[in-house]
Amino acid sequence: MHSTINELPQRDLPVLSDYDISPKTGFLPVDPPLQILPDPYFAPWEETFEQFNGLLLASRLRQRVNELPMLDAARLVTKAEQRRAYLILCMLSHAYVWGKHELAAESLPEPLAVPWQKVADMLEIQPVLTHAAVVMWNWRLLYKDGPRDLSNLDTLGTLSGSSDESWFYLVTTAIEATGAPVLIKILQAIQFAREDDVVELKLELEGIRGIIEELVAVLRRMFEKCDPYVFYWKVRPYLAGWENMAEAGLPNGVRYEGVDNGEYKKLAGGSAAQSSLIHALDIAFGVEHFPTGHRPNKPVATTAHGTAHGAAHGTHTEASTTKAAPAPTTTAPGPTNFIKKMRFYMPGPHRNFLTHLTEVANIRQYVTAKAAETERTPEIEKLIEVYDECVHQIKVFRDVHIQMVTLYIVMQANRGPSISHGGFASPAKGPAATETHEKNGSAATATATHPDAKDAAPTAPVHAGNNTSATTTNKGSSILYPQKVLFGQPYGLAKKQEAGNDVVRGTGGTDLIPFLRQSRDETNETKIVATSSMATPRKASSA
Ligand code: HEM
Repeated sequence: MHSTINELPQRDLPVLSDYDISPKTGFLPVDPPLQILPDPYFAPWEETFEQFNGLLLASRLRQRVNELPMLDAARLVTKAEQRRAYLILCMLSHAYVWGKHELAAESLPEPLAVPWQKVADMLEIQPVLTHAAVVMWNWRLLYKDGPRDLSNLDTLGTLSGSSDESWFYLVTTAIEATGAPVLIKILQAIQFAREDDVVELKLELEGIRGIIEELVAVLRRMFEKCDPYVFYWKVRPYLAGWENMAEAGLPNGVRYEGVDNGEYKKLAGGSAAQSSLIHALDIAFGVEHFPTGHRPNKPVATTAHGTAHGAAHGTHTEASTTKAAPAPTTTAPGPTNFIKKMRFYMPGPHRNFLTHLTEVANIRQYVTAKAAETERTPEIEKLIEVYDECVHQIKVFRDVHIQMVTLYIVMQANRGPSISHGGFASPAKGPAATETHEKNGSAATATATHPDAKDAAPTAPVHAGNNTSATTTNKGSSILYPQKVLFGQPYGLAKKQEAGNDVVRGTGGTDLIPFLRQSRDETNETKIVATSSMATPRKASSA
């Protein structure tokens, strides 16, 4: 055995079942998620969830939520029940905060906040909408004995009530299902590397390559039934969390009433960047991600908003440079890279699995060591080739994903809404329109800008609290589209880009395209044999 191999850490390989992972269904639960909480005690949640698209449309969701009784999440016995409750509370809470044509609410009432925090603690996850909630625990099988693929999946809930949103989640659910068998193969590959078995390792990698190819094929299906306009303007705003959201009306995050003395929390929104599957692939193949613009072999890039490093952390966004009232905050810890930061939003067992996997991952190190041997056998040549093909497929996945983000986000942001609708309001000061919002007995005045109102000037937004009664006088608004007063203002994460401003941000405040390109390039650079001018193979020592 090669000496480098002997030096590898020999901690036991993770046992999938120890981490709530199945060899067959991967990070998805073995049984389909519950469609209803069995205990009638939770009927108020179920009934509100059943009606919540209609309540949201009628601008009555907040009212209904404020009428909810305080239920004790401790009565959720099984994991399946906890996941169902978490899904309901995620959707109700995000709908409550962002509203529909309403100002963002900066505090969540106790009947949502307290059980949400409690159930999140039970699942070792954060009380904010996550990939786990909307993708992993939000599906059912149309035919119970049928496959977990796009021919047999439906969602349990959506925020917009649209089939486009269902498709958006289900494609990702199908990716999780398709990728499930890769986990056991990764562990076997690590074992073969430990045993210095080039032939078996190569076979295992061939299997993995095939699975990643399938992931790419499923990813491409997003274009079939998820309309980019609907996604950007109707769905994405609700996926937003409350970190770097000053522009959308939440400079301090959101207060969870009855939790941690009602302190503000700043938490990022849902993103498939929280998919443990993609993290596992990166770890298995030794793909390393660095803060945007901070790559070991590249000069530090700067953006119009400061260093790209800052953008990756969301620390140089317009949001974070806005002067926010100092408030006690609970903020996610800030690891060095956005992708790693997303682990904070995974269910605890899956996050722990990734930590364990990182400790034992040896495939790149092994293949690199073999490649350095003075006499490469044909088997070794083949091994290097297959390893690089696996990495190449992860890179192709990211290529397709970048195309997707360009169509679904960048192009929509540049184009603007087809009618100047405001799903998400952050009014600016000006005489053209004035809204008065009463909260806790005191009145705050906000103004909304009409595009025709020449003398309108932006100001800090106000928030809707529990009491959402408001009087509105929109003198300058369009008769056909009264919501036109909101044109040009950010709607949660959906906003029209100003001409000349090409910085489009992700849920975590990332400067999107540079971040995604770097992630793709870092993947390519992991290859042992470089394949393009962009791709400088990384040094073996950094495996
Ligand atoms: C319409 C479809 C999609 C859009 C618009 C989209 C958008 C985004 C955005 C904006 C980011 C940047 C980080 C953030 O702000 O959250 C991101 C990251 C990411 N997305 Fe997606 N996404 C889509 C579909 C998917 C799917 C189906 C997957 C499959 C698992 C996926 C996996 C990832 C991953 C792994 C990252 C982290 C960056 C990386 O690893 O390169 N996305 N996505």
